[in-house]
Amino acid sequence: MDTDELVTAVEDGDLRLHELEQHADADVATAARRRLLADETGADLETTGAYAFDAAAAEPNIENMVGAAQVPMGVVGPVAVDGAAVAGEPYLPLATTEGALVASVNRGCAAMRAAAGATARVLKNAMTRAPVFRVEGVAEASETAAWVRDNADRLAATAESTTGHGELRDVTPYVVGDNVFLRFAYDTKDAMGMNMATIATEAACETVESETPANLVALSGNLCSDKKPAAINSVEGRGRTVAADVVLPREVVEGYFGTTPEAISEANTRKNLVGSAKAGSLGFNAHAANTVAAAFLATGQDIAQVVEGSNAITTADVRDGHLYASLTIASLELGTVGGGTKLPTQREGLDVVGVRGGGNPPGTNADALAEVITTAALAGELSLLGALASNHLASAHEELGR
Ligand SMILES: CC(C)(COP(=O)([O-])OP(=O)([O-])OC[C@H]1O[C@@H](n2cnc3c(N)ncnc32)[C@H](O)[C@@H]1OP(=O)([O-])[O-])[C@@H](O)C(=O)NCCC(=O)NCCSC(=O)C[C@@](C)(O)CC(=O)[O-]
Ligand SMILES: NC(=O)C1=CN([C@@H]2O[C@H](COP(=O)(O)OP(=O)(O)OC[C@H]3O[C@@H](n4cnc5c(N)ncnc54)[C@H](OP(=O)(O)O)[C@@H]3O)[C@@H](O)[C@H]2O)C=CC1
Repeated sequence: MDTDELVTAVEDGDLRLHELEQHADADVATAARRRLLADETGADLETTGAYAFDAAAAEPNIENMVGAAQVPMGVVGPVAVDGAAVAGEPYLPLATTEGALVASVNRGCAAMRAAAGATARVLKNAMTRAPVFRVEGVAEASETAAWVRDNADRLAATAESTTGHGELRDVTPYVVGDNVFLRFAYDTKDAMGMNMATIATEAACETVESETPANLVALSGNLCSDKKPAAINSVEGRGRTVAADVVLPREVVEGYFGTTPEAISEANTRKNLVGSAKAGSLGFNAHAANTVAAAFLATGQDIAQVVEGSNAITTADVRDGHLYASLTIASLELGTVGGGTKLPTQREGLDVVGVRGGGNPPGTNADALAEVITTAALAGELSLLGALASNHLASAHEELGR
């Protein structure tokens, strides 16, 4: 069917809006849906329809497609980082609508280059899924938890039978009355791993149900915890736990930020540590989520997981007159295969960093991306702290952000 025929079929009630791809190719279906939506709402969707990839490429990623939301993309770098996985000094694309953000992260990167560069390491790699089971009471809960602890190898064999890449690293039981939660943690290599972990955990749950009194209620019991602020992710980590640090000589701090190591350290303590504690925040940082969100958009990550990407602590101390600063992100959930990383624009973003697809060995591309994003987020922390310490935040946003 062509666009006109599809539109008529929907208007006559012969087709539902989400059924168009069954009768036309994806671009034609998208155009027909866009016209129907424009007629219904009066919205002009011309720009929404001006996307530069085949709609078929996005079929695994979107339903009821009407076009694409185009977000401006900038670039920061080179990011000077000595990582365990990253090669060279890559650029990092950032997609955002917040004026001054790219300039700010770029300033931090320039300061790092003027120093000896930053260092970054992935400390832990564990994507989690935590199903909840019903039991009769605490006796059965205890029995189930003990069985799980004694049979971790068997659960790993079952879970890993569903994937060629994932490895079950840990299963931790948590009991609340007649509820048993099992927090499965996987090394998902270069995949962010939520589909992989969910499929593997479903298989393991069948074994738990057949060998214990527990009955599965929900494959995700929120102790995972995905896409919600949660202390467990801040403490135990989820996805990749990554740390980056840098020493900026006094003259670099003064030259790039117009302030001193002492002033940045004081701003960090009073704002990021004391202020966050008073606010009851899980994030003891200034704006790590800014860099994480912009990098996630540019490289095809699941943007809702920026929630976990904000679980980060910034430190800043004066050492021998120079500034030592670090950023540790507890739960950075990302991949270089699967999900949105397959989309054409996002693949180009991964190419800029040099980490598209599976790494050799598997997991190293996602490790490298995690090291680069965390280092860039530290650069953003330093730049914003510098702007606050020198009282330049408002003027910067007046100049670049309005
Ligand atoms: C805006 C700047 C960078 C100016 O800072 P400046 O020192 O006047 O800039 P400059 O012209 O002297 O250049 C210094 C470096 O900045 C970069 N730079 C400079 N301009 C550009 C540009 N146009 N495009 C790309 N890069 C730029 C560039 O790297 C350059 O070095 P070079 O490479 O030339 O050697 C500075 O004032 C700044 O960083 N301010 C802070 C702004 C900021 O961090 N905003 C973050 C968002 S705030 C928010 O969303 C969260 C918040 C604040 O609510 C969280 C909280 O509660 O704290
Ligand atoms: N299901 C859920 O509950 C949730 C799903 N999501 C969505 O899940 C998607 C991400 O899930 P994810 O599992 O990462 O992606 P995919 O479902 O796209 O699966 C990725 C697959 O790629 C294969 N693969 C090939 N090379 C590699 C490699 N080097 N390293 C790792 N895997 C490799 C693996 O197959 P194999 O396993 O066969 O080896 C892996 O399972 C996103 O779209 C996200 O939005 C988000 C949150 C929750």
